[in-house]
Amino acid sequence: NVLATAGHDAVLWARKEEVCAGINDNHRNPRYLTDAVLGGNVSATSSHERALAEAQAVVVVTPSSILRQAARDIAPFIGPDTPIAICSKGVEAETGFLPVEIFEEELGGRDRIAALTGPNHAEEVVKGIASGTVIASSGADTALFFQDLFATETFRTYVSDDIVGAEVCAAFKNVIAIAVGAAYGFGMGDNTAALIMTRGLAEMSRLVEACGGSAMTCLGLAGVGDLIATCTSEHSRNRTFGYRMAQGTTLEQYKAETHMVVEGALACKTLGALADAREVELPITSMVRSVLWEGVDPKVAAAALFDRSLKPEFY
Ligand SMILES: NC(=O)C1=CN([C@@H]2O[C@H](COP(=O)(O)OP(=O)(O)OC[C@H]3O[C@@H](n4cnc5c(N)ncnc54)[C@H](O)[C@@H]3O)[C@@H](O)[C@H]2O)C=CC1
Ligand SMILES: O=C(CO)COP(=O)(O)O
Repeated sequence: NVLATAGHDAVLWARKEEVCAGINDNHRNPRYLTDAVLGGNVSATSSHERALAEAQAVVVVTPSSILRQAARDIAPFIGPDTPIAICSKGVEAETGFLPVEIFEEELGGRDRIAALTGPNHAEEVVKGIASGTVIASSGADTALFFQDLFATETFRTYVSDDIVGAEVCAAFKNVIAIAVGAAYGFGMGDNTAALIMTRGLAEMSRLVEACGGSAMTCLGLAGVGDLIATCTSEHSRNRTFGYRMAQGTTLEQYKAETHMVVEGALACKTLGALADAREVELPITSMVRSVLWEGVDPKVAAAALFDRSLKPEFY
């Protein structure tokens, strides 16, 4: 819808005919953000071939767990230079690949691939509430192309050449939002939230640098910007899940109830694996992983963070 607002024809590929019919006939998605009226220049089809027939660019917005399948699905229908923007936030479980690495491996041409990421809750963006985003690519022309393509009066786009940093930040902030939500769910306070967010940012920047990105990216919209939005917003699924988890809701129960992704639940494992391979310490991420996947009691895990040896803030 942002692209449509910017004056472009946007063709959505959707799995369900019901969704396509709702968008084509009523300009509404009957399953997600159902109150939003989409622009007349948004249409939908369940055929990749039809969706991509005249595509001058591709925007990928699937959950991160199915990015490789998405790349394979579009491969037969796009050219070798078609620009691709990926909005998904996560790391592939089997390989530890970032989204850009998955698409590069499947489709080739790293410089035509961009990551679009930032504090962009869909609930607000679709209403035209002022938001900013980062479009990161190793290809300067690609970043500039998408910067122009997405810019509207209320959606401000910035470019970056640090796609690795942007994608690590995007996956990371979801894990920290689960921890912040859980802290509030256990009755902790705003001091606790600020502590987790700030030390989470330190973890994020250590991993970004170890992966070859720039720590400065963590101070931009992809990093601290999205960290603030996700850790503080009522719209965040990750934060809300953390809160509910503290009150006894399981991941399966939450997903069944909302039919939505909780990217941080997977990212606490995938980022942990990336960090282990690079000998980077991620205490908060490890705590979230141990609670979600190893059955550790959250209060015991939180107490263990305070038991760690005392150290300088920056080292
Ligand atoms: N919702 C938001 O505000 C934002 C989400 N993102 C990222 O975008 C990605 C997608 O998130 P949402 O749309 O919010 O998730 P969602 O959970 O709201 O929707 C997921 C969509 O993927 C579809 N889907 C699920 N499995 C599929 C499969 N096997 N094949 C094809 N489609 C499948 C579902 O039908 C649904 O339309 C995530 O990586 C998320 O982190 C990024 C920025 C903002
Ligand atoms: O990435 C997002 C906002 O920028 C959405 O966050 P959640 O997946 O936690 O809702």
